[in-house]
Amino acid sequence: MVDNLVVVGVGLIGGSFARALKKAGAVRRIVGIERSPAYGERALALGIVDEVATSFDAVAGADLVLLAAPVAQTRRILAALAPHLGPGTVVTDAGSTKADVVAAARAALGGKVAQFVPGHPIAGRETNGPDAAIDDLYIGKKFVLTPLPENGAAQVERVAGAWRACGAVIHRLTPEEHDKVFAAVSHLPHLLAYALVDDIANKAHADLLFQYAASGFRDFTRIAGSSPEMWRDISLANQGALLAELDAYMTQLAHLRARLAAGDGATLEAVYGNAQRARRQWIEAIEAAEAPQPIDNAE
Ligand SMILES: NC(=O)c1ccc[n+]([C@@H]2O[C@H](COP(=O)([O-])OP(=O)(O)OC[C@H]3O[C@@H](n4cnc5c(N)ncnc54)[C@H](O)[C@@H]3O)[C@@H](O)[C@H]2O)c1
Ligand SMILES: O=C(O)C(=O)C[C@]1(C(=O)O)C=C[C@@H](O)C=C1
Repeated sequence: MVDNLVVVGVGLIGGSFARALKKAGAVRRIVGIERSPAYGERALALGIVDEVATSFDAVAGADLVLLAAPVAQTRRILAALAPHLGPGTVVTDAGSTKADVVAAARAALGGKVAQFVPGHPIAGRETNGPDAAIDDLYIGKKFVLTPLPENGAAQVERVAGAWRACGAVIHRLTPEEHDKVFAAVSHLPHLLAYALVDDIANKAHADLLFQYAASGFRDFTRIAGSSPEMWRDISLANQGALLAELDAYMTQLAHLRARLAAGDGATLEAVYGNAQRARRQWIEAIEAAEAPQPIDNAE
């Protein structure tokens, strides 16, 4: 049970965390802190938060603080809240990158860094802001903890317990492992989707192309509807790992281009077949993992 929760950034991710905890009866009071006054008022009107605070005084006395703003905001938010951080408060985050967030926490919190437990919910969608927040976003989804050596077991458990109450299954990675994995399966796909839509939008006959684009294009590009600020921050924060994945992908594209130019149908079919098999196996595994589990989801 969280007594006093502060959510910094009450958009899709922070708002869904607040809604899920409220639905589970696992929180008593939620205070929101927002850069956008309109989003703060909206979160209050929607009942996502009980109060909107305009200063970080609200952090004093909180038992849990969730940072759910774009990752480039992490250092300035932590620096602003640090003077108000009492010893009983645990701060966590939902950022999509972890090595930069950990570095920002060390720089901003100094001797209080043990109170920061970094994490990342592996769930989301392409819509943003408080209106996008839903109470079942995290059910059956993974939450990756990347704890610091300084974190105490009780501090880590306070964060893990809150996410379990939202329905999430707890996993652990190091920040470096985390950033390499998500460069490949999240950050690269977003860059590719944005690149394709931008490329088509810039063509002279874009209107004609969009007129006939159908479900294949819609599925491939859904994530290009996501927040440009958030994805700018993620791309730059994970620049090294993202560049490595992009280079590997460009090698694959160059290979496929050469085989296509050569009219090598056998190789194209073999690559497509391998991808189809791998995707089917992944879908089966993910559906089994996300099915309602009768047993508890302890790490
Ligand atoms: N969208 C996803 O699918 C997804 C999934 C997992 C994690 N994340 C991570 O969660 C975080 C939030 O993403 P989101 O999808 O909820 O975005 P969002 O745009 O819906 O919400 C972010 C909120 O933070 C507010 N904000 C920005 N800077 C702030 C500041 N300095 N102080 C206070 N509030 C501030 C914005 O006004 C906005 O309401 C990001 O770090 C993102 O990387 C996103
Ligand atoms: O479903 C989506 O729209 C998402 O982009 C969710 C998604 C992902 O890439 O899978 C995006 C960013 C995250 O940090 C975690 C999840």
